[in-house]
Amino acid sequence: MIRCEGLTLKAGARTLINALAWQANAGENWVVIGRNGAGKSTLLKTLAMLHAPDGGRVLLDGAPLGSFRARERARRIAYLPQAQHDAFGYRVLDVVLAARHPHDAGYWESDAEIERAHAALAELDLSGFAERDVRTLSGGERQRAALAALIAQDAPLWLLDEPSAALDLAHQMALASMTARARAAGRTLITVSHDLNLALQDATHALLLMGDGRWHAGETATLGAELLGDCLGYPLEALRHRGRTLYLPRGAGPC
Ligand SMILES: Nc1ncnc2c1ncn2[C@@H]1O[C@H](COP(=O)(O)OP(=O)(O)OP(=O)(O)O)[C@@H](O)[C@H]1O
Repeated sequence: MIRCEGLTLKAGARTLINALAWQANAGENWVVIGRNGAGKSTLLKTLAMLHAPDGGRVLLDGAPLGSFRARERARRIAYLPQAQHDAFGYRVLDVVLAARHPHDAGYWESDAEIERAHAALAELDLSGFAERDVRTLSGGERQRAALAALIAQDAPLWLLDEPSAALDLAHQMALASMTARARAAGRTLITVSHDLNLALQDATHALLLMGDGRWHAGETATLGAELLGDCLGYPLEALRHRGRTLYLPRGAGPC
């Protein structure tokens, strides 16, 4: 699906990621983990072709990312950035309909497209919000509108930059079910998250960025508290609970 060959990313003189040789396949859910500034968002932007690599290349379905026309790329890759910036007062429905443009040859949206956009809003618990000015939404509502747009785009590859950051607990759990369904349907998910236990709930694999160019990629079952703690700069302990491994900061507890 998406593959990095010797991908190197830098920020000024600093090497964020050195010679990344990695690929994510259909039906895999990758979580990207690392400290602030480790290069997670820069990697996601590079996979979305919004940032140029300092070395190496990215292949999508075997072809260089740059060889796809923009419309074709948008049919294959849906990218949810860390934050949304709304300069204009579009309706929430228009934000979701805009995500259908790669699929729609005409200028005006068909009834079927409008129906699909409403269905995506309903999936994100936003049915009553279609006519609202997007600038009036709360942070979590705006994030859910962006997730509705992502669903409507119907791309096989999802790049999600901290999708749960603004969501309340109930909507975090709804997001977890949504991503699990997407993976079960064969989509590829690559998610940046600081919420380790939520992200690992359905993740099949993890990509750890150590912040100095080093990286580790593998199945989540091979992760351990020591490696994760090294990556995050804080010692962790692993707890088994109802068949899951949970990671907690070591020593955390009531004072
Ligand atoms: N133009 C620039 N000049 C220098 N450093 C930059 C520039 N642009 C980005 N950086 C640095 O690149 C690093 C990687 O940024 P990135 O947004 O990818 O981090 P991240 O891992 O997503 O962090 P966070 O967890 O805080 O979101 C950061 O330290 C950032 O300050």
